[in-house]
Amino acid sequence: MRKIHSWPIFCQTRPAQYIAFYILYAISALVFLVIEGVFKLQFFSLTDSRVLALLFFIWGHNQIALSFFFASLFNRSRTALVIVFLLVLYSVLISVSSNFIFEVGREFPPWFLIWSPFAFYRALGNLNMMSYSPKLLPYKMSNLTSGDEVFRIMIFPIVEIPVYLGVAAYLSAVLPSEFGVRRPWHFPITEPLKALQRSSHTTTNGGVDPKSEASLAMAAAVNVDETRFEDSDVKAERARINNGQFDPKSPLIVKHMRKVYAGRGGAGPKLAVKDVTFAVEEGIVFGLLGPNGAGKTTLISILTGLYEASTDTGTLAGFDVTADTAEVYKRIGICPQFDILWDDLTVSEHLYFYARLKGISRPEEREAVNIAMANVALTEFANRLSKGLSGGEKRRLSIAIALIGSPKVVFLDEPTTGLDPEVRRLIWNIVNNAKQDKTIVLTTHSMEEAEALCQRIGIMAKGTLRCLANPIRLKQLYGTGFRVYFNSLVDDTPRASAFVESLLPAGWKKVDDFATNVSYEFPAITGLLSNLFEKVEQRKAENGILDWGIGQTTLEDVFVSLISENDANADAE
Ligand SMILES: Nc1ncnc2c1ncn2[C@@H]1O[C@H](COP(=O)(O)OP(=O)(O)OP(=O)(O)O)[C@@H](O)[C@H]1O
Repeated sequence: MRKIHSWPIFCQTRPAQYIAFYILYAISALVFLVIEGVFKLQFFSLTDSRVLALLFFIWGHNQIALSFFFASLFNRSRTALVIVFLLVLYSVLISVSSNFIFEVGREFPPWFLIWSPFAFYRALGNLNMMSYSPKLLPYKMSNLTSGDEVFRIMIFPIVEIPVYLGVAAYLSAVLPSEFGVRRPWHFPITEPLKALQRSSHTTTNGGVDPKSEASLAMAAAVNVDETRFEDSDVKAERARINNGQFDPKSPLIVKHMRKVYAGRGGAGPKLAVKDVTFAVEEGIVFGLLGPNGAGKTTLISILTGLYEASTDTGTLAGFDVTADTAEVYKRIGICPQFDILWDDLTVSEHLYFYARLKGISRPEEREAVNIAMANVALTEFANRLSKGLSGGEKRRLSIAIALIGSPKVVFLDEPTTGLDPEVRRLIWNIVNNAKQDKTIVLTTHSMEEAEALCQRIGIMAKGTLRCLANPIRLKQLYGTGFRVYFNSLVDDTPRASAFVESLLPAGWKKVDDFATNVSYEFPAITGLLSNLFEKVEQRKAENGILDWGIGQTTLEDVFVSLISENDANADAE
């Protein structure tokens, strides 16, 4: 059993796990009882079957609750399994020996019964002895009265069931783990109190607790060193958020988010996200771009409750990302970079599963599933197992999972990586149609995709949000206007470069120099293009140019120039 550390997921998935485990247990207990009945063992044939049924009924519940308790202590399910197996094995051995010491009729120490395997085996020992011993009568239902040892033995495991489950739920919420937001040890008291306070206050910011607003304001003291590579748009965005000049209904508000990782392999702590602050309005696809290691996944993992931030973080659909995770989970959809699907579940079964996880009510779930399938054109595959889907169909199913229940914020992590151009365009259409009443956060390494889908783009590098604007403004700010490129034979490249450079206006920049391909950016100047075109065409052969062209600056050019420049600066930190 895998440890699930996140409290809301614990609460939502454990009842289903509990029932599934109990059904498995009931089947195995029934098989066991039937086999014993077939062999007509005295213990089973003489002991009142209602007593046996009651004992096994209680034992099953107790053992599942106990296994939940142990699973909450260990990160690895295998460790929990081995420990529980050893504990039960030794308990049987100890119980068998203790039955020799404390024969039926002798007082069994009550503290012994606290450990439920001891209690269960003691009860079995008692019933067994009474069915065999010529001096005793087999156990009947009428014997089960207060004062009787079997009765007393049954009480202990019954009382323990809610205790084990309660402790398991508590430990799952407060123990540290790699994933999920850890709750403070006092959360069973403080969270209901906070919820009470919230419901009795009128708030000014989409339901945000004023207390957490105050604490966010305190965190507004920005570390100048951390933010020196931000451009003026990013700084203006921080000021906008600090001053409350944003639509309070914005589904995504990130405030002063910082994340410090403990160092890996002896290295010092790593500041992976540096005071990132922005808000995204409804109906917007927000592109989060950046090179590997920029901090995008960390930022998204904090917003989706997978990692804990090192400071306050902000709100999602009006709920505090760290404090109201249960509410946040109901309002987000996530399409991870790699499809997380079950081979043996059909398309519709996946969607029903996630519909229930998101708390969609039973009468509404069929419609929600149908809409989700229709949105991604998978209706005709409703009953197909996911292992029978192509890569593109699996991706569409993952997107449908993210979109089911119309969440306020959807995170799409590289949704089209590895897909053919046709499927990519299909997915772009899906994303574009889905954005109406929500915010979509898209991470991608494809500038073409960002340009096609995003109304706002933030480019991160080394934990800092470097720029934040719409694609056109980014090109105006960081693109120099036009680009000229050529290729030549290796020996001719210096000559060809010198020739092209002599024709370019002041302010040109070499942006690419790879093998025999060279490209430059240059500012747009009236009349320049026709002159450049004419001269290069006339003299390209004598300067060793095999092929050449002129184009406008793309988002890719912006990305390359911005990141290489700033990363060089940041490296010098
Ligand atoms: N658990 C961790 N412990 C320590 N450092 C980490 C941890 N996870 C990530 N980092 C570091 O934090 C930085 C940001 O990583 P992150 O995964 O957020 O980047 P990213 O922008 O998502 O990169 P990619 O595009 O490659 O997925 C990196 O330098 C990474 O090495």
